[in-house]
Amino acid sequence: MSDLDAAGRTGFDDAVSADSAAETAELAERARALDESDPLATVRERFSLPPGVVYLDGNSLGALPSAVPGRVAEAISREWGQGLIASWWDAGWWDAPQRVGELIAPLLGAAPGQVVVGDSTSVNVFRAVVAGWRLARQDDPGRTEIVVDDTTFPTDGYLAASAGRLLGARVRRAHPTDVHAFDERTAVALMNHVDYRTGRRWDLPAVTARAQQAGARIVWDLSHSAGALPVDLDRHGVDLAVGCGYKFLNGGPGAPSYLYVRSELHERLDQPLPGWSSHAEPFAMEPDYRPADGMARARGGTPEILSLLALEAALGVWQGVEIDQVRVKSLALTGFFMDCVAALTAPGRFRVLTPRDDDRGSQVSLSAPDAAELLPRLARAQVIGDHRPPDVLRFGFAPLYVGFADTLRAARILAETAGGRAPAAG
Ligand SMILES: Cc1ncc(COP(=O)(O)O)c(C=O)c1O
Ligand SMILES: Nc1c(O)cccc1C(=O)C[C@H](N)C(=O)O
Repeated sequence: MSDLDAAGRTGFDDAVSADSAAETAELAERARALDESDPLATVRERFSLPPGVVYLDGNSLGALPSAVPGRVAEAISREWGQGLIASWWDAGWWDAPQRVGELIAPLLGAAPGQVVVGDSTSVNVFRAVVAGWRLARQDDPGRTEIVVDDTTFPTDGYLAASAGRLLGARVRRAHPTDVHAFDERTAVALMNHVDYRTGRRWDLPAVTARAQQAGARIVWDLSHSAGALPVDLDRHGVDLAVGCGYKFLNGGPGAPSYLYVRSELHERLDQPLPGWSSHAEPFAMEPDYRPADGMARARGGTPEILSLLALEAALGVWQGVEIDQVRVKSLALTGFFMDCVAALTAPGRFRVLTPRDDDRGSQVSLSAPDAAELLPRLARAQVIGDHRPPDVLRFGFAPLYVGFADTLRAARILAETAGGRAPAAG
């Protein structure tokens, strides 16, 4: 497997025509100019990435922010080791779910007091769907359906189905663009902002408005959008939202997820997993449940402190970074990658599943029958993407640590791995 040599050439360069060499030089010049004018270029220094690797899987597991290891080590040795149980108060552990929520809120376009962090995304999907169902049925007990995005990441579909069985609700699948998706039967709708497979971004304001006009509550899964593009939950009047802490938020493997509930709904919020830490007076140990005020009522059991503190430290990389700048760079990176793939690979070698216009998140998905075989070959050449069955190669572009030269390099290695401009064998 060849890689770039010291002069930045691949073996593939020798095999291509003079035309393609000129095209490659032009792409290299574009990459250089884009990197030079990138206002986020220095943010990469806040991450620890292995040298030589082009990491295009931050939409699955974000890279390691350099501040995290020291913070976790300190939490273990000083706060846990020395402070012992007093650290729940002295080190601020007890309040971590809300405190970390306040750090995520600006990335979601949420005013303070509406985000709590804890449990996995799957658990919070269940919590949000059942809470949304109960809110809708407080207003109209005749509503009988949960509607789920038919392109959803599987876990959302599984959990909605299970919630449906528990609640006696019918679960119906609908496409995010279906203008007839919601009606007087719909209690709650669960939608993904960005499709995990294709990278398509759905129209959050329009779908939210359609669901609410039908009298339903809406839950958004923001796993593939938050941290990569503006979400503006408050502005669009979203009811509830959830998302992963370990993708574009870089919280680390298994990082806890976040749950957003619009503040006007807090008083009526009746969540289905009301653990003791969501009680009005957790340490009174009362036999009967009384919900806490505000977002504390969306908490569950004992918070996962080490993971929460890792996520909190990871969120430090956003210091001085505006989500609008991130969006501009994300569109430029993904657009540039699509241009590079079009210029460097044989026509028809890959089908681009991700929209060319701005209806996309921060990934590019390519389909090819041999996607599964290409992936490990790319990894051996230090380009890390992922494969989703049956035939999708996904490349995630995390604007905080991916640059344009990286992007060109990944496309050149992809082209070489896939046989360059020559038609695919077999
Ligand atoms: C859109 C979406 N929702 C939910 C999840 C699952 O979250 P978790 O496995 O952390 O519960 C993922 C990824 O695994 C995802 O891509
Ligand atoms: N959560 C993951 C894991 O524990 C291992 C590998 C991948 C993941 C993922 O997050 C998958 C991801 N949600 C996806 O978009 O496919």
